[in-house]
Amino acid sequence: MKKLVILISGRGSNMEAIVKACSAEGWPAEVAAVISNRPDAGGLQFAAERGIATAIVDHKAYASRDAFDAELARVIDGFAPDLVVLAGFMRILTPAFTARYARRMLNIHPSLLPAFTGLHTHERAIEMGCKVAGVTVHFVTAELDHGAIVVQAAVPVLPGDDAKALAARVLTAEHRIYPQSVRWFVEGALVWDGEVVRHRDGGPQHLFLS
Ligand SMILES: Nc1nc2c(c(=O)[nH]1)N[C@@H](CN(C=O)c1ccc(C(=O)N[C@@H](CCC(=O)O)C(=O)O)cc1)CN2
Ligand SMILES: NCC(=O)N[C@@H]1O[C@H](COP(=O)([O-])[O-])[C@@H](O)[C@H]1O
Repeated sequence: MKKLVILISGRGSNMEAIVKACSAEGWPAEVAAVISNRPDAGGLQFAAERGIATAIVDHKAYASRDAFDAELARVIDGFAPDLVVLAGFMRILTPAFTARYARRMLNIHPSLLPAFTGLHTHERAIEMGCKVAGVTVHFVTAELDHGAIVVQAAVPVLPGDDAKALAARVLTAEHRIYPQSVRWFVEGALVWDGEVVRHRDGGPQHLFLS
């Protein structure tokens, strides 16, 4: 049984989706812990109510990113995960941290990378008049939102959409592709071709959702 540690900063709906997926019969992974950089993260209660270990490493309690990341890594390593899963985790991680979990740390980003790295992706997509938006699951590297792409899902931007409406539509896609991405990893289905990742069977690594 492979072990996951999930990092959150807020409500944790993607963490919830992964926890629920892992509870299904025959799933090859378990969530060993949910860790948040924010003490008020709503997802902590969901995890604790299901008997999942939780921890808080409050970034505001550390004088530097390096100090925060060092403590975060210490807490993570206490659970010896096979995979670290960023799920709405809102801190930029240092190169030393991303190197420590190289090729075993995933993130979900609410845009079709490489478009719209960073924050406020839905607002920016609407401002640009995009007709399609979406979400990307990728490996985490030192360069923000530039790691190898695992899977993407595209959704339409509808007339009259505001950022809230688009975010809700994209979130539905997130909850589909993140558990699938995690399962592919723990099953060893992701193979590297240099810096590019592919599914070993050439399975679909994209979804179009209306
Ligand atoms: N080194 C990396 N760190 C992180 C990555 C990554 O690919 N490489 N992915 C992000 C997730 N993310 C977008 O998907 C993201 C998260 C946070 C930020 C950001 O600007 N954070 C600010 C604080 C914002 C806040 O607290 O609300 C900061 O850290 O100063 C950008 C992108 C996770 N980390
Ligand atoms: N840059 C990272 C980022 O913006 N992540 C986004 O935060 C939301 C978290 O929701 P959740 O806490 O309900 O999973 C999700 O939409 C995720 O894509």
